[in-house]
Amino acid sequence: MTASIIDGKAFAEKVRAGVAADVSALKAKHGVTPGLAVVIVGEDPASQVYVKNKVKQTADTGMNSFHFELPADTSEADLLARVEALNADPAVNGILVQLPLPKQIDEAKVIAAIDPAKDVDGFHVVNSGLLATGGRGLVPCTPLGCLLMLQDALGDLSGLKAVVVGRSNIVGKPMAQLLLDANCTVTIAHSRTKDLPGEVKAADIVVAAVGRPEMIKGDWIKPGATVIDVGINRIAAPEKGEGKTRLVGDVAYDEAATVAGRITPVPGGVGPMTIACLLRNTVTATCRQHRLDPKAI
Ligand SMILES: Nc1nc2c(c(=O)[nH]1)N[C@@H](CN(C=O)c1ccc(C(=O)N[C@@H](CCC(=O)O)C(=O)O)cc1)CN2
Ligand SMILES: [Mg+2]
Repeated sequence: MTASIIDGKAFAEKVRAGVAADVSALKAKHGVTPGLAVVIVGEDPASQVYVKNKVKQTADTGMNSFHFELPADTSEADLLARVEALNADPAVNGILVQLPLPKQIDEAKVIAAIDPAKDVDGFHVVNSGLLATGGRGLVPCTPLGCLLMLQDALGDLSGLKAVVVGRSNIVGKPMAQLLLDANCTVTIAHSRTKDLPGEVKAADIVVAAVGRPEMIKGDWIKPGATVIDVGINRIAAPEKGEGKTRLVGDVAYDEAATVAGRITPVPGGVGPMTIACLLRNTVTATCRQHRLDPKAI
């Protein structure tokens, strides 16, 4: 079997086109322009690329894009003051603080300071609590992107067995919750799971979010399963020349693609959907702040 490729780049383009149409309707019918503020602290090169893409795509969909670049030695108090100012600014409907933050800053404190109604990352405990209890909050972008790709590829997910490998607060746990809400039978596996290959082998849907390069092997995958690879790992690529690197996921792609029914590539799978869902969440947050139904703009 050769798996068909789930093209996250093409799907993200469709999501962004939908966002742009909603933004245009919000402006024309309601005089509302959504605004997203993105804050980056320090100069981590990967974070700078992600933030640049977020800022550009926000503007490209017709929203107001506010970009704050703070020095690496910014104090926690200064960052919290910036967040408070954005919470109070009516032109800002969504706030995102790029992670990771420098060591002197407590990420949990910063996330807790964001107004949950503007928390377009969906990381605030109010939003994770709402997700866990079936309420209407803002959902973390990476798991939301994975769910949209799964529903697009498979339709109704009811009754399917899903394994989520990884238990982080920002991917693994919310992903498991979304799959449960979609009526899957869900297992959360992790580094201490006794028979990880066996757990993966039982699943119709595998979501890999462990952060370990190519850890999930092809012979762990059930034939025909759908594999969503959240991992983005840069590894040495001596075959490309000295000092060169390449990106790989958490799944051994070449092996898995001979067994799976469908698979996301790295790059070009989950990553682009993360940013598209951030834009979607910003429209959702804006609508709710203006008491508009996002489904009927
Ligand atoms: N506040 C947040 N911080 C972080 C998040 C987040 O959702 N909110 N997620 C990641 C980083 N991230 C977005 O911020 C992100 C990572 C990767 C991609 C992406 O499109 N990756 C490309 C490959 C990029 C490359 O060549 O290096 C792909 O997979 O095709 C988008 C967004 C951590 N921080
Ligand atoms: Mg820190």
